[in-house]
Amino acid sequence: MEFVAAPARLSTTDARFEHDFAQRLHWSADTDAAIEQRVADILADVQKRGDAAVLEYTARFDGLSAESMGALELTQAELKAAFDSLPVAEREALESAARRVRSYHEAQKKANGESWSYRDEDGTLLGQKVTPLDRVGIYVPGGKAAYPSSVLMNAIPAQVAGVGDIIMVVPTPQGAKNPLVLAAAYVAGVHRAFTIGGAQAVAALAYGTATIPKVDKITGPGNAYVASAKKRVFGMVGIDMIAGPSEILVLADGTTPPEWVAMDLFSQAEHDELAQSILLCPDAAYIDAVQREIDRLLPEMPRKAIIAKSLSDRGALILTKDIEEACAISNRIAPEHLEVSSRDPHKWEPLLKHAGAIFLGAYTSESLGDYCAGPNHVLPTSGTARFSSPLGVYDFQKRSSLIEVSEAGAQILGKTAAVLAYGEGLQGHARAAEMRLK
Ligand SMILES: NC(=O)c1ccc[n+]([C@@H]2O[C@H](COP(=O)([O-])OP(=O)(O)OC[C@H]3O[C@@H](n4cnc5c(N)ncnc54)[C@H](O)[C@@H]3O)[C@@H](O)[C@H]2O)c1
Ligand SMILES: N[C@H](CO)Cc1c[nH]c[nH+]1
Ligand SMILES: [Zn+2]
Repeated sequence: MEFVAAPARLSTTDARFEHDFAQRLHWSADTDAAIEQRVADILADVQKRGDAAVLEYTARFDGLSAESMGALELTQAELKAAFDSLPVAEREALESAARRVRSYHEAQKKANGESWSYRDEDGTLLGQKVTPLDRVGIYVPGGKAAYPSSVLMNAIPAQVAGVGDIIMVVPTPQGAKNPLVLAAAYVAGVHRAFTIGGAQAVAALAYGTATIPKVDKITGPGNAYVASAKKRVFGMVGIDMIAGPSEILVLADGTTPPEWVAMDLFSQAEHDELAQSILLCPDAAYIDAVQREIDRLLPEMPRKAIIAKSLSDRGALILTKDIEEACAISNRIAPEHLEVSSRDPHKWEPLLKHAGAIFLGAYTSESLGDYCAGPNHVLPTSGTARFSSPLGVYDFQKRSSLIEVSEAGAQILGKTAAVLAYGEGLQGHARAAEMRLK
């Protein structure tokens, strides 16, 4: 079967640009509503029937039947055995990636993940106490591909933060366990792991079942079902962000070999038919060259069916007036990954405000960030990079304010508080402050 990848060709000088651009960014309302309804039903069912419902959905959606939830738990011995069984090259790659991800997150913790305090002149102490979460659920996707890298990206920052209990869920279609995923769980120090996925796994972690412990927060990426389920359980548990189908935006000045850019667009399109790959460039001839490379390279891609659908349904090659305009459009999209494929990336970087991760220069392929550069690959999608950040140590911590008022401090603060409390009509507050005045 022949596949065709035909991303939309748009130009900002075209009168229809705003309309066509909005169409590309928009999710199909029908797809959205169908997913939302199905997810709502699954969540309600798991809340009501617990393990029995999770077992049923796991059989239906992942083709994995089991007698009991206990049978879907991976033991620590199994995780270690998977690690021991890996070929040396895979073991070393896993350990090397884990080391880099750990170093990055340790630096992040040092920079903004420690408790702090200061004292006023009268001895009053003010500060913030940072504590790790007790128990988190990490979602590792596994429907259309296996993601050992996502095990590292979730579990390592949780470990660095000091989370007591890390529960991993990972769908395992047809029960085929991926040894790299199991080995990554061993390397990253996951405490318990279950081979379940989708909305049913998110529900099990959020509500708790007889077998799956209820967690305080759920992190990790996933498809549209997972993203919708996380959104719906927020409030019952914490969530990190909306990390849905992958996205890449390449902002090119036309100096990078076009086949590099074509393959970078493929790299995110191959995740999911709903993934989105966009090129912004002021050079029409270069855009033509990238399309030629897309046509040339597609037939050799094992996941060409997914790539072709993703690029044709959601992809775009956009001609801009200049790079400044490309930066402005990129800010409107707020992509998960933004590659600045230019000879002069530092000239443009100050103009870029909204993106999950920014990759500077032609040698920084997004895929290096996916696996081993060090920063987290769990990133906000669908424009949520306007207000969300990459997964980090801070997602596995919380903060409590610390206040210790000295006797001298109480004399000053007590008067201020009492005036404001009387102003609010709250006598109890005012008098509690006044009783401490000399
Ligand atoms: N944003 C990020 O940081 C990031 C990182 C890695 C991966 N991703 C994305 O994660 C996603 C992984 O998707 P995936 O599908 O491979 O794995 P997944 O684990 O997210 O989803 C698989 C699960 O989806 C559920 N599902 C599938 N079809 C369903 C249906 N018709 N009805 C109900 N439930 C259904 C099943 O329960 C199945 O277990 C991709 O979209 C990828 O782009 C994002
Ligand atoms: N690009 C994904 C985040 O959108 C992460 C990933 C894992 N493996 C390959 N890619
Ligand atoms: Zn990727």
